[in-house]
Amino acid sequence: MAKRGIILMNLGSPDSTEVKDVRRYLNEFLMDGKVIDMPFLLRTLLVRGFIVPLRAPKSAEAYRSIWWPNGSPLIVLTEQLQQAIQPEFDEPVEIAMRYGNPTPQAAYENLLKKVPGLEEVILFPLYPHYAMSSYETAVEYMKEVHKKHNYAFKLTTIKPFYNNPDYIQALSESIRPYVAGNSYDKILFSYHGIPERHVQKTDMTGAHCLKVNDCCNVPSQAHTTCYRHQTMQTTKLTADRLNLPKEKVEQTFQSRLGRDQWLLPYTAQRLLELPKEGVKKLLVVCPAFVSDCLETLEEIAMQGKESFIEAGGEELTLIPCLNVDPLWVNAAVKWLKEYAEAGSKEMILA
Ligand SMILES: C=CC1=C(C)c2cc3[nH]c(cc4nc(cc5[nH]c(cc1n2)c(C)c5CCC(=O)O)C(CCC(=O)O)=C4C)c(C)c3C=C
Ligand SMILES: [Fe+2]
Repeated sequence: MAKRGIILMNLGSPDSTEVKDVRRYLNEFLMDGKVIDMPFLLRTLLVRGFIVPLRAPKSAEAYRSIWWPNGSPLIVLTEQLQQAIQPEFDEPVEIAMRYGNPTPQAAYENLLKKVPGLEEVILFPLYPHYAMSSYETAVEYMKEVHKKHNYAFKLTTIKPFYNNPDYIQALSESIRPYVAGNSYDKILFSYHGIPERHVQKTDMTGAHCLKVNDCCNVPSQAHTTCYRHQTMQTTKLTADRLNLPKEKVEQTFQSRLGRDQWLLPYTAQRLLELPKEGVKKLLVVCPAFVSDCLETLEEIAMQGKESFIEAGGEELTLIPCLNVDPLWVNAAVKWLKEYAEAGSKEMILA
């Protein structure tokens, strides 16, 4: 049996809610060329000169409103996932964050200490969908660190799982109690947004995404890396499994930064419009995240709720992310075991 280790990878959070820590985190995050995709000098000027100085104090305040006694919800929930998965494996399970701590290098080094003669690391990016600014940067960064340190072990990666039946089942069952009884007017599937430009950049055909009419519903190889297609599939498969009435389901994109055209429709805009369309009781689920974080707990459950109520809505209920939901933990364990036992190429990205 190969000597293996597992790394669960998430986005990361600042070390604390102090402005200096938030500033450091935002600088690392937004200086990533797969997030702000501009030439280095222009990016440095914009990020270090404008965006971060303006954003860090506001962002720190937002983090203070959701911070838990034991730290950032995103980190704590990723640690809890690790603790739920570890008992199912002889192999050690570590966590790594793309930005901030614990770093990828620390995760690799921990595995090397725990497994003498380490032969393989299975990387599990905790993103259901492929985006240049989430899944791709996580995987590429892990490869970069692996190469830089000349590690002898092999690195294999779990693919995005946006349409995997185990994931769809876990997501659907987490939503089911909220839709049972039919006492809601609408359910919003709100995904983290990305610039439209990013969708076109990751289109390997160069001719499909946002170019072909109704592109996400026209079969294409481009869909293996298309965030918009993958999020639409998650919504469709989940809504179908739950038998949700079509008129009660809507998909939106949240967390826009800057003035570029991002994927439409914007969650913030729809939260203001929906009450005028008669939607008073709203459910919001955020399937782009497997762990609750600033974007769910603050942007939706606090800011979003306030806008919706001010616009005439009565009730906004945030459906929690999968976090350590038993069906989700079982799915993650099943995939990792399938790979570890059978070396199933189905599950991995070569
Ligand atoms: C689905 C995963 C994510 C994608 C895609 C993504 C793209 C993306 N994000 C920003 C800018 C920011 N995002 C921030 C927070 C944040 N983003 C994700 C996930 C994705 N981002 C998560 C899970 C979080 C929360 C982290 C936490 O600690 O809880 C932030 C920081 C907070 C703030 O100041 O608003 C920024 C900035 C861009 C520009 C982008 C795509 C280009
Ligand atoms: Fe983000």
